[in-house]
Amino acid sequence: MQIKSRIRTIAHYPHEGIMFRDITTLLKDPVGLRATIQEITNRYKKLEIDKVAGIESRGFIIGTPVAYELGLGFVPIRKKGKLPAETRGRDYQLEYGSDRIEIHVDAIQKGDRVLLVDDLIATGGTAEAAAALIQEMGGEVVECCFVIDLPDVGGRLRLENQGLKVFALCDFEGG
Ligand SMILES: O=P(O)(O)OC[C@H]1O[C@H](OP(=O)(O)OP(=O)(O)O)[C@H](O)[C@@H]1O
Ligand SMILES: Nc1ncnc2[nH]cnc12
Repeated sequence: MQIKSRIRTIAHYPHEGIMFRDITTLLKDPVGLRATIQEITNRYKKLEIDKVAGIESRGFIIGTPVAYELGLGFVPIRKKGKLPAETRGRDYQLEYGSDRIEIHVDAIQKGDRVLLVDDLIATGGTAEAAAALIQEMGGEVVECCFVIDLPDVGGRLRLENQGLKVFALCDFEGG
């Protein structure tokens, strides 16, 4: 409850019918922020991981301190047109809209064991695209880690059906 109770829900944002799970209330709370990073770090510190990859933008907020605590480097997976060097990209559908994410081609080495981090999984489209990019570059996605799972939207199942492991600190029923 240290974590879930600190997440705020905004109804009908950014569109009618969406229950927006807002982590800013978790992040601004020192107990909540520390618990979030520590719970994730504790889960992965004994696993052999080479890199942490985070998805723009909320995945950067969670992924970077996790990488720091694990003593690892951080790889940003960014929205289109933001990375300066040579990239590889994928289009994907969101719960509301569509987008494209990109990664630097030199960010992942063949055989790298990568922890993929984001704040939330809804449809799983974003994480699926990010995991596919890592795998295309020869990386192994050890697990996809989220603060929030929205199980009714189906993203966890979608990733698991592709053989990916999924972990979330908390979930919210009803999307
Ligand atoms: O499971 P999905 O249906 O793909 O949705 C989850 C994604 O949507 C949100 O990001 P958003 O694209 O809104 O960007 P932001 O982090 O910059 O707000 C969230 O942070 C995840 O990355
Ligand atoms: N319901 C939701 N709340 C917060 N971020 C999201 N990203 C996709 N769906 C979301």
